[in-house]
Amino acid sequence: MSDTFTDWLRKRSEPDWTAATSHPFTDALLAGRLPADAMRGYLVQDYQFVDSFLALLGSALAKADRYASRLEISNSIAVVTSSENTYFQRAFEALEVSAADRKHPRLDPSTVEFRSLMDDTNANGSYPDVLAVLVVAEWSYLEWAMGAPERLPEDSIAAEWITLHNNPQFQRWVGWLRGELDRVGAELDERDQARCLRLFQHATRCERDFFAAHWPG
Ligand SMILES: Cc1ncc(C[n+]2csc(CCO)c2C)c(N)n1
Repeated sequence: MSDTFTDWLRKRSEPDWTAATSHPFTDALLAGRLPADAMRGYLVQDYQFVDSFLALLGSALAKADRYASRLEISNSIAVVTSSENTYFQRAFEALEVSAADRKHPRLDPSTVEFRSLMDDTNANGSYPDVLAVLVVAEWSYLEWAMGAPERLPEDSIAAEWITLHNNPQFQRWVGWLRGELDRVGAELDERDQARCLRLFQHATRCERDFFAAHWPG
């Protein structure tokens, strides 16, 4: 069977892709043995990531070439701003994150780099460019979360973070997103495909660095 555009992007992003989707951080999270300090630090930084991510979804919404695509993207925006947002608020309560760290934590270099990539792509990228960065952020999360054991961690903060990223609705969304990039990517000339690849590779490196920054091992 011939590879799709997103299969090609992923293969060309090794070894970072595999490092980002089977990281010691996610292995420990799935096994219920991630130290609370690591989870707290990670979620504090991730919350700062989510704002730029949401803006990037808005960029995809604006740049999409058809109404049906805008409907799919707006559905996903609703998820990020509802269930995902309430998760962070509950997790911050449970992990006793201070008001200052919820609002204006000192940003880790890995957060700064990922935000710059999303903000630059938002400002300057085409629809396929924006999709390339979104696909990495969503597909890589689906991939590690699909490795969940049957018995989830007893800690509800960990368990919920896993199910947010492997539930059937999320699987469907990632499938749609990949199919969308496969569709618009097939129309691109070689130069523009190479641009998507560079963004995909950069985003994959950012995912890997983000976990590494919060892994105490
Ligand atoms: C560093 C980092 N990369 C990707 C995600 C994944 N993610 C971001 S927002 C969202 C909801 C989209 O529907 C998902 C799955 C993350 N949380 N943190």
